[in-house]
Amino acid sequence: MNQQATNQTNQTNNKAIKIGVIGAGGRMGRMLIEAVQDNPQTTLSAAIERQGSSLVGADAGEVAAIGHLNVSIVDDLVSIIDDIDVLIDFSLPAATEQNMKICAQHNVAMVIGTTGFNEQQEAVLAEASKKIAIVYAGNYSTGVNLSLKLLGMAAKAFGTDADVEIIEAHHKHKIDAPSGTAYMMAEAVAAARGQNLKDVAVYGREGQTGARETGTIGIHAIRGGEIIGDHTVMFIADGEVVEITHRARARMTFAAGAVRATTWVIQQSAGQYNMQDVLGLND
Ligand SMILES: NC(=O)C1=CN([C@@H]2O[C@H](COP(=O)(O)OP(=O)(O)OC[C@H]3O[C@@H](n4cnc5c(N)ncnc54)[C@H](OP(=O)(O)O)[C@@H]3O)[C@@H](O)[C@H]2O)C=CC1
Ligand SMILES: O=C(O)C1=N[C@H](C(=O)O)C[C@H](O)C1
Repeated sequence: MNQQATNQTNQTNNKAIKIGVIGAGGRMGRMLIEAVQDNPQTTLSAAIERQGSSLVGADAGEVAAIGHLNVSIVDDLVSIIDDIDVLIDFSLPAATEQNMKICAQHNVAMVIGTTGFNEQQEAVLAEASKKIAIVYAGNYSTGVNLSLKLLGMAAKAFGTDADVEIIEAHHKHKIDAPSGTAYMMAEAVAAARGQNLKDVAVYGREGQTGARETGTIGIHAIRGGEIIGDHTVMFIADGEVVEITHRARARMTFAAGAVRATTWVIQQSAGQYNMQDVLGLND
């Protein structure tokens, strides 16, 4: 290997990017810790849980079942903020809201996977993005982000000749509905048809609904068992139906995508980005 190639390999394999993981004991937090350690460019420098969590003081690697990492879980982001380059946050909207403010103050980039933001939390995201680079996505899998492009194509081709219905299914522990992914899919269809999602979304149906209005987008949420995350978008036209389906088979898919996003976001200037930007699907 020549010197230039050696330098390049060292640059990308030296685990130089220091990562903090919020919600370290959660379903995604544990996966993220493993994914950070698996990525040749990143290393876990801090792990944070909520105040009062029984996991505070425990070793993050042991909590994630990947062996001792010598990183104790703490309950205060500010206490470790100077030790990290990027914060990954898959927790709760109210927690992420505070974390965005702290990261903006301390100039630390973020990768956010938390779903279920309200309008105020979206405003905090927009404000923080003026100071730091943030990747914010309701889904970090390559397949879902590719599907968003396919949905835009289908929506453009059919226009409002096809009725669009979105069905998502998740585990019984999920606390927000519809999923962030279902919203992104609905947004992709609405944008391709020149619509504002707020004007055309119909969430579930019950009672004397009247006939279906042309151009609306139906969105339906199923909850049960341990389903990791399934999404189907139906384009129901006269004489034919197209269905675009994505099924997540492992949470590691989301975690590895989020860690990939950390290696990208660290090179960006302040702004709000999504996983399609990371994957180069918007180029
Ligand atoms: N964008 C994507 O690709 C994906 C996004 N998600 C989203 O990620 C989020 C988390 O999902 P999941 O891991 O299943 O949920 P969990 O409930 O398993 O994990 C959330 C974790 O955050 C912790 N937490 C709560 N408040 C704070 C706080 N103030 N500071 C630090 N940690 C805190 C919780 O602690 P405790 O339990 O003790 O309260 C818990 O450990 C959800 O919004 C989900 O929709 C999930 C998968 C993929
Ligand atoms: O809560 C989950 O589990 C998931 N949440 C994300 C969402 O709301 O779309 C992504 C994935 O489907 C799993």
